[in-house]
Amino acid sequence: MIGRLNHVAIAVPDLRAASRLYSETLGAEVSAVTDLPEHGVSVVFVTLPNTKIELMAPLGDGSPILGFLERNPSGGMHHVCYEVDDIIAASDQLVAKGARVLGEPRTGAHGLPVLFLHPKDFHGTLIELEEVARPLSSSFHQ
Ligand SMILES: CC[C@@H](C(=O)O)C(=O)SCCNC(=O)CCNC(=O)[C@H](O)C(C)(C)COP(=O)(O)OP(=O)(O)OC[C@H]1O[C@@H](n2cnc3c(N)ncnc32)[C@H](O)[C@@H]1OP(=O)(O)O
Ligand SMILES: [Co+2]
Repeated sequence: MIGRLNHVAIAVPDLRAASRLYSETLGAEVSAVTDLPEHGVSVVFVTLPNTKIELMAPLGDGSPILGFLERNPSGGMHHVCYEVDDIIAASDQLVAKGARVLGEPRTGAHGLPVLFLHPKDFHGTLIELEEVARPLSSSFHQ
C-alpha cells in the first residue's frame, strides 16, 4: 500500500530559527514560510536529494501540535509521511484492519489529499499518508 517516503516532519518552537539552522548550519535548501491555518501549522520544507524535511510550528490556539510541543519544548520528530496511490482505498483497508484513521482526507501542504493514522497503532509514530498521482506513462509500464 505505502510507497515512497515523502517527508519527515519535525515540530519546532521557533520556525525562523529552525530554518536558519537548516540553511546556514546544515547548508540545505529551505523554502519560504507558508501558513496553513486549516492545519494549524506554519511550515517550511527542506529539500534533500532523496526526500524532504517538514519543519513546522503551531499556528493558532487549536493547533494539533501544541500538545506535542508542550511535552517536547525544544521540538522533536513529529510524523513520517508515506505516499499512496489512492487515499480512500488506503483508508478503507486500514480501517478494516483496525487502525484508527484521524478524520477525513484534507488538502495538505503540497495541494494533495492527506490523512493521519494514530501513533498508538503504529509503534508510537504518527503517520501521514499523501495521495500522489502517478504519471500516466508510469502506470502504462506497470
Ligand atoms: C502541513 C500540512 C500537512 C502536510 O501536508 O504535511 C501536515 O503535516 S499537518 C501536521 C499537523 N497535523 C497533525 O498532526 C494532524 C494529526 N494529528 C492529530 O490529530 C493529533 O496531533 C494527535 C495525533 C491525535 C495527537 O494529539 P495530542 O493532543 O497531541 O495528543 P494526545 O494527548 O491525544 O496523545 C495521545 C497519545 O499519543 C502520543 N502522541 C501524540 N502525538 C504524537 C506524535 N506526533 N508522535 C508520537 N506519539 C504522539 C501522546 O504522547 C500520547 O501518548 P500517551 O501519553 O502515552 O497516552
Ligand atoms: Co506532514
